[in-house]
Amino acid sequence: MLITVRNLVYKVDKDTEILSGIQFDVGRGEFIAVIGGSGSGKTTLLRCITLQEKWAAGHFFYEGKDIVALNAWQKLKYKKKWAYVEEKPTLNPNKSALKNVLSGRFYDTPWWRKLTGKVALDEHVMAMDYLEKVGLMDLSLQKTNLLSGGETQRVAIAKALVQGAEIVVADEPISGLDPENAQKVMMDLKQLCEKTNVTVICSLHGVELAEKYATRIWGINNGKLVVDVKGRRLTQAEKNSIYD
Ligand SMILES: Nc1ncnc2c1ncn2[C@@H]1O[C@H](COP(=O)(O)OP(=O)(O)OP(=O)(O)O)[C@@H](O)[C@H]1O
Repeated sequence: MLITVRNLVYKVDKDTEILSGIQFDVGRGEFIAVIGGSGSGKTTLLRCITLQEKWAAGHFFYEGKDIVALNAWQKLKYKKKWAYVEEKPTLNPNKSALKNVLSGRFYDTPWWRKLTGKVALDEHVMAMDYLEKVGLMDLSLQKTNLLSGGETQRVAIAKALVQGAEIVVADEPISGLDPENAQKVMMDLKQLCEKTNVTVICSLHGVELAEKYATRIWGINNGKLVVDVKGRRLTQAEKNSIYD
């Protein structure tokens, strides 16, 4: 199993529990959609999974190793394995899509290349490869301030992948996009799972796109994982338990 989470609890203060008793096992190549009403805890869950928030309790095993207990330095090694794509990704607006994607390699680039700005051929090829996977090869030299919201999302996803992430966690990647761009982003994420075996966990507001693209759906209500189904649509009772 790639990730195992047991009894995740997150609190903002000692009396206010935002997430409680969350447990799941996730394998490689799964495409998980996290759905729930406003304020149900979706963003908080994604931030906890990417270790951006301090857990009040719980265990997080990555390939069998409990990583919540590790110190910050030790956690760094694991944090590189996943990438967090924000709702409104921040890219460098004056640089091309390609340069933005390449910046995902920052931690693996030797200092002399950072200083000279020289890019290794294999990194260049890899970045182009990921831009192609998200359907943006033709826009690789376009400055990112000229890209649409959907294209910006897709550059951010390519950047996450070039960093070598094994898990891409995306917070509402299609909010604010028109339906056509929303479908494109969802299709890109689905293809990444199928072709590269990357695991995707992404939050969405509605059920329809989750059912159309994801291989698994998590429903969150009031900080609890109330639904966890694989490979099928939700029943009305399950929808009611998420959006009551
Ligand atoms: N730092 C904080 N202090 C107090 N309350 C918080 C804090 N962070 C989150 N919350 C509360 O936790 C709950 C879950 O918030 P979260 O942002 O995870 O929900 P969400 O499902 O992502 O909502 P939305 O769909 O509206 O973005 C909300 O009630 C929110 O007000």
